[in-house]
Amino acid sequence: MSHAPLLILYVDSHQEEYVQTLRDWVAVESDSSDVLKRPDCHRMMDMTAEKLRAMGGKVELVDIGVQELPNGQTVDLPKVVTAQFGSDPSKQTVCVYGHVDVQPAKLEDGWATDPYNLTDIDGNLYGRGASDNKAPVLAWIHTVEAYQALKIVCDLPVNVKFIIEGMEETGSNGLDAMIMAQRDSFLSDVDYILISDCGWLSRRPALTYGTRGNCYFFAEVEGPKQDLHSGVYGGTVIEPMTDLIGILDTLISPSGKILIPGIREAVAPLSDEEWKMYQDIEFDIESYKSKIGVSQLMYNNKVDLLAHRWRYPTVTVHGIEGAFSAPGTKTVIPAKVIAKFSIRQVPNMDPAVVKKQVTDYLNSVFAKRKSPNKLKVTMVIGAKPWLADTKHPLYEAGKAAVKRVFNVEPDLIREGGTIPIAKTFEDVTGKSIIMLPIGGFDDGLHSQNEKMSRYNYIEGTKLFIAYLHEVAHLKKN
Ligand SMILES: CC(C)C[C@H](NC(=O)CN)C(=O)O
Repeated sequence: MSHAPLLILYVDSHQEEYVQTLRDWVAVESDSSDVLKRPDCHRMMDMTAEKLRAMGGKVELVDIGVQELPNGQTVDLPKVVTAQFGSDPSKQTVCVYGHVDVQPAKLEDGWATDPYNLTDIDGNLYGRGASDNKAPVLAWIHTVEAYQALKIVCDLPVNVKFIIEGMEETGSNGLDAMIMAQRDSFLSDVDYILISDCGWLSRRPALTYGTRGNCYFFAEVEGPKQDLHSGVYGGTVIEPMTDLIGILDTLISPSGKILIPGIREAVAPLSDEEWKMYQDIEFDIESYKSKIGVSQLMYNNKVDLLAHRWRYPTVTVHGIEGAFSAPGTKTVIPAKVIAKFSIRQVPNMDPAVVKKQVTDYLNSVFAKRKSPNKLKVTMVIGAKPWLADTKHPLYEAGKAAVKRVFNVEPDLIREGGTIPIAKTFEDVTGKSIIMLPIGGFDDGLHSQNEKMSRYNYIEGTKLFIAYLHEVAHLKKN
């Protein structure tokens, strides 16, 4: 890659501009889970399209329909941005997928800085969505910009397409249908799919070859027709919250064993090869504990810990809507409470089967309580897990690019989180995916004080530049 020094110089000399663009993007509160923020999500998609258009891309904002809300109303889904740079049939064509919506964030959640004002502290860029997934999307865009700027000496080595969405954080609503609809058009000439929506395991760069899926449930228990005074009515009514907590407590044991019949039986067994891979990864349990501020974990050895983070299912209770949660001491009996919990599922689990297993189980547990209250269980996200073959040439290209930029061998890792569209991409197009993370291990995704380090943002852009060069040299199918 004889033009590498020029490209590196270009990236280094444009880093202030890159940070400013990230600041502009983080300033948009594109929280896809809050319908009141939907105008911001639409604006975010327009800004993304505008950026790609200004670079001369062939850009479309694809209408993917509406979202049905629990109250029966509908709201427009953010349009999906597609873009294309280059259409040379002699070159490989890659499709970069990413998202520009974010998880909710409020200063009062415990952020040290305004989550929507990107703040640089000691080389870390704090802001909601900085790492998940705005900076990685921008790093891919800067990659194309850098090649365009140096076109006279080094043309874009592959054709690059983008699919950028605005509903990933709520399960990629509407995207499956769009991918299917575009299979024989926009996606027809795509050779490989590249995703950078995850992070490293440590300070060592990584290539990701698996993600868990996510089955997200609402369990609603409804009792009296309105909230009640617990002094006046407590002891006489069967409380919805007590019922709800009771059934939630039957999902998983204190030691992390999932108690829903059929779930554990479906999980693909850990192979010797996998065990060996996990064993060979450098991972410090003590620094993991101190990073998240806990004194004890579910498992004390590296292999069990990594396996339960990446390739075994888990249940998490996220919250209870309708519960009293403000500061203070309101003595209320909530009339209706809705628990939100999800199951991160793995090969060979199937979301449709999980839905039935969970619904049947909770209904049977609830029936035993002989409560007059009503239970309603719904699955609102059913995203599948994804697993790649690390022997695929895409991973060899990834190793070469990491070596070139960081001068180390990457970790080969799985991700405990979910990229809902990954499996669909693969199933619909028949093309292979690589996940090429640039997020740091301590970026605080979905949490307070999310950040992207300047180092990862800038060196990550260089990694993508090197990666496209490597992909260009793969044998064309
Ligand atoms: C289905 C989930 C909401 C998807 C979400 N994805 C990511 O965070 C990836 N950036 C997750 O919680 O895993």
